[in-house]
Amino acid sequence: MQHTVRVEGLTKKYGTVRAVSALSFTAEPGRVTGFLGPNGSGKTTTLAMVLGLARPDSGSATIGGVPYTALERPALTVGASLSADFHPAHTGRAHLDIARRAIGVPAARVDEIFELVGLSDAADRKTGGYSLGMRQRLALGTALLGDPDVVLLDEPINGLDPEGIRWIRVLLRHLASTGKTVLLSSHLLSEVQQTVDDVVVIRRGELAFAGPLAELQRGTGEHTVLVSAPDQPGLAAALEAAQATVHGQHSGALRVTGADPAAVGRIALAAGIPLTHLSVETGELEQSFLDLIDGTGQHSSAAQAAAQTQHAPTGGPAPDPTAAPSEGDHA
Ligand SMILES: Nc1ncnc2c1ncn2[C@@H]1O[C@H](COP(=O)(O)OP(=O)(O)OP(=O)(O)O)[C@@H](O)[C@H]1O
Repeated sequence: MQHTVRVEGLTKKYGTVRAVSALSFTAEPGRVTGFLGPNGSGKTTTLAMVLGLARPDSGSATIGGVPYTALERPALTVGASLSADFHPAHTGRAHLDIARRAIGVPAARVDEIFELVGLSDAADRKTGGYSLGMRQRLALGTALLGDPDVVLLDEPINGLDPEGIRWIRVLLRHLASTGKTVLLSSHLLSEVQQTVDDVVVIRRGELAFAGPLAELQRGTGEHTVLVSAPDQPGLAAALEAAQATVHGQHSGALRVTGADPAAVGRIALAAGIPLTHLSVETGELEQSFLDLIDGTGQHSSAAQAAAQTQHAPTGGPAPDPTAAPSEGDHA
């Protein structure tokens, strides 16, 4: 089943600290949503309220229209990881075995999960000897034990090496391609920008922006798309014929303005040119994000409207998430 995560007017104070303030956004099935904000901006508190672990002062958080605490089989509907801390004297296997008994999934699932998260060789080692990257993999595996429709992850990329980041990106994109709702928090846009479809940015507990990643770019003006193909001259000609402007190359990719990434993809498709790379130039997105979190961004007025936008599920096949998991971040 598909479930939208919906946060509406969520507010939570700790004493005089307003951790979360009138926050509204949705995370949609079939999409990876990045929940972004600096340290202390209220991300963990929000996820805790979605999971029924903290009680909002006002507002609501629902999963498929129902509060977490009212779900019939919560652990099989929502898989969550709020921390990568485990009892250091327990093996990874003992941890997963306890968790899978608690939620009532078969024992065979444990080895499947170790395989999925690339920890099969470390399954019988104590987690006290795991690197942070390995603990992140175990935390993700724990969240996926019940094959949930909704996956909520707090800073899952923190501590992963570049290979680990690539691996988790492929896995999360695969989960979304099967219709799951994936919501992950991060304090770094650069860490997740190649993984997410949508972004929700919060600043001091308040919504600063919600919408598709490409939308974040539009607020600061024209963006530059980086695109490459085996037939680079043919691609450049097709783009220019479609009134886009090609500004030479950067690291082997064409730099294109006058067309957003979707338009560039459509132009290439119409010209029968397969692409090997398509992205938005990093510096501009990062600046847009930094402007938002230091309060100088111009997106606030559009934020609520964007939060209401419904998005079509991402189409297209996903790469095999089990392919070549990294050993690089293992201890
Ligand atoms: N249990 C608590 N008691 C008191 N204050 C809290 C509690 N939990 C969070 N806060 C405060 O609420 C604010 C938001 O914290 P939260 O942990 O949700 O932010 P965050 O965006 O997840 O940050 P980080 O990435 O650093 O974990 C912070 O000012 C924090 O100090």
